[in-house]
Amino acid sequence: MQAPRLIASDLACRRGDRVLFAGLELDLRPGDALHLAGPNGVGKTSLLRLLAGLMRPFAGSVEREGAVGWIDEHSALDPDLPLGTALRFWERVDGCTAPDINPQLLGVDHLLDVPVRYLSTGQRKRAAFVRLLNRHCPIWLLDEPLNGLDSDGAAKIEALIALHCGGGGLCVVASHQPIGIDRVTRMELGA
Ligand SMILES: Nc1ncnc2c1ncn2[C@@H]1O[C@H](COP(=O)(O)OP(=O)(O)OP(=O)(O)O)[C@@H](O)[C@H]1O
Repeated sequence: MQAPRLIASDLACRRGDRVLFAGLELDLRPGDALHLAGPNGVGKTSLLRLLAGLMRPFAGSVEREGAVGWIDEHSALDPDLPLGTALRFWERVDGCTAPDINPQLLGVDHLLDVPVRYLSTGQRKRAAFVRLLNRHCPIWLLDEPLNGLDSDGAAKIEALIALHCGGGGLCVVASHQPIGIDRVTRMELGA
């Protein structure tokens, strides 16, 4: 895996006529896990989008080394396809020549023949992680990754984040829930 780096310098975000934050500094390296916390509307998702390069900063800059894997409430899996086919579609688009993540790891192996539209919220979230893992991106940007998951699912995702960072990846997680892993730094937006 390419050694990732994510640097935000004097970063400001404006949405509509409101500046959500300004002067934000980050310097994330391999192994770093950052938990973004803060009240609704403070700008956690906006910051993730800035870090991913999906939005332009109002001021300041973002430097990124390494490909980004993104998880939010949209799984991007075709609702009309059986899960296995939907996952294979993304393997081709993502250029996964040898996908090595067994859906069993996320507990969705028994659902491969089920159309994505029939999956529950938590099952979709688990399936989205199968795709994320197969991409082997060094930078994970996760927006509320534990939403909709039962305690087993949440524990699995926390373990995967810890493994990812332990293996030299980096991860930024926006979440209202605590992230139960060692060595996570918490940043409270709007504090
Ligand atoms: N396209 C947009 N145009 C104008 N304002 C926007 C736009 N998108 C988001 N906002 C506003 O930006 C603010 C921050 O939104 P954001 O989704 O980043 O917050 P958040 O901290 O992730 O919130 P939550 O905890 O509810 O998920 C909100 O007030 C939201 O209404």
